Amino acid sequence: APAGPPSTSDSVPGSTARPGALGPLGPLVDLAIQRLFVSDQVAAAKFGTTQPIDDPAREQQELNEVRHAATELGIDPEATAAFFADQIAASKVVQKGLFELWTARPELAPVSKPDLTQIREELDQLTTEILGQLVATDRLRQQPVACRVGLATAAVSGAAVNHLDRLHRQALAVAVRSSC
Ligand SMILES: C=C(O[C@@H]1C=C(C(=O)O)C=C[C@H]1O)C(=O)O
Repeated sequence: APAGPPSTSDSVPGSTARPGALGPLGPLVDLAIQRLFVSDQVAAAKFGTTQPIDDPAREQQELNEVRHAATELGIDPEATAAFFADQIAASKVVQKGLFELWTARPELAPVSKPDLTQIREELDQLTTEILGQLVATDRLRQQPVACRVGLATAAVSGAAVNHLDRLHRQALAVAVRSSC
């Protein structure tokens, strides 16, 4: 076959895929980290508006949806809802941390406001992907020792490859606390 022009990613070894967290729980932890980055956008959308960080109605709607989806997918609905409750708690750690930072140092506050409706669609998309990983890792997550080792591996490597700062590392710890 004729060789096409080399693409940038082909010419740089190892750069064809985004680096991710390691091990069998890597994809799940990567999704939790992506959700934390979307939470930066949520904070930017809400900061300086009357929209509160806590939106209990939206949270309840999300938790009801994942409970229902879990039942359809054949995984435990309460454990699944608990996992997502932790994703929500982690998002609020990020939002509160960024609100404090931007209040103390307004020059660091975002200049443009993303659309919260669109960001929530991104969160809904991540929910679907996270549910898929909860299914894929369901058996492993019921083996306490293997799960803990896999989780530590994924969390440490994921925090490193994504260059998580202190705030996002704290939030990640909340996000993964009920994985096993
Ligand atoms: C992300 C938001 O902020 C909070 C966190 C939520 C979440 O992580 O899903 C949901 C509702 C809010 O309490 C939001 O308002 O959409």
